Amino acid sequence: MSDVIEERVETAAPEPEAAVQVTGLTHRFGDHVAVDNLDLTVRKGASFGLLGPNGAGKTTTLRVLNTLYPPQAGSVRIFGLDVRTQAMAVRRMLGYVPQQLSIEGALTGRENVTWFARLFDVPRRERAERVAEVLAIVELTEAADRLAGTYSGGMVRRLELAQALVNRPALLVLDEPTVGLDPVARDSVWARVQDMQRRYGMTVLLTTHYMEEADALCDQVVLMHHGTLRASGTPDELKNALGPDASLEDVFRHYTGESLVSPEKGGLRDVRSTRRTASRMG
Ligand SMILES: Nc1ncnc2c1ncn2[C@@H]1O[C@H](COP(=O)(O)OP(=O)(O)OP(=O)(O)O)[C@@H](O)[C@H]1O
Repeated sequence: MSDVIEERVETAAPEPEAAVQVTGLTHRFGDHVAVDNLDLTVRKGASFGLLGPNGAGKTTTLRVLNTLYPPQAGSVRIFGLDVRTQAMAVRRMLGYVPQQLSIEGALTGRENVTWFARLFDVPRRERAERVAEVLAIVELTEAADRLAGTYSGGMVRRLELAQALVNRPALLVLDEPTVGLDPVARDSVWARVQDMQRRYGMTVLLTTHYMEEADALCDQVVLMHHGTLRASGTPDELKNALGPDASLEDVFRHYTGESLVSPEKGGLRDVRSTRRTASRMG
């Protein structure tokens, strides 16, 4: 009898709500299909990596998720909220670090983050404290009152993280967060993201070209190519399916027939332009 009751209780428990649920998402630019009937589920608290070469459709997907593009076909839910009909509520749940640099070099670090706090309606009386809190998390307290135009590339990226975190998002979306950074700056950005994830249980969704980064930091990855999903699983599942010594780079080559060029070796148009912008920022 008690078994029956236990079974009933289990059956009655609601499915845990996903952080991101994408079903049949298609996005076209004119005749070009950038995202083609994509299905994705990101569970709450996951560190989820969206991998793919230039033009795979990663940024377009992120832009639909963060409500910049309305979905043309299919559905996208963020913590159960529909991006089409509940866009404002979705935006309040999200922190977004775009691929292009998004800071104002003529303002100080603190002013940049304060501007975001105002955009996201952080209550006026809490603003200064919240801005100071996120600047401390990204270790920019000492540099906070310097012009952001004097920051190094790594500091700029950390400042952008602070901007994205100031509204305490449940979902942090990062488009190539460490591209163009040297390994030390990259590690520092990642340490900050992991710290935030531990402290606040955030879900993190990122795109990256760094295979070792995806391997080390993502507990779930999907590979996209020409707008479609080619493979998904944990990094270990994907590697083990190919063989004992396979790397994530091998997995990528296997499913797409292409190689993910490491930014250090060149070949990524956007990386170079990001770097040029970063060097202009100082
Ligand atoms: N605004 C746009 N107008 C027309 N075509 C676009 C637009 N944005 C993206 N595309 C095209 O859609 C496809 C997917 O682009 P997307 O930027 O989503 O790829 P990605 O995987 O993020 O690549 P990258 O790493 O270069 O950012 C590409 O072929 C791209 O040229």
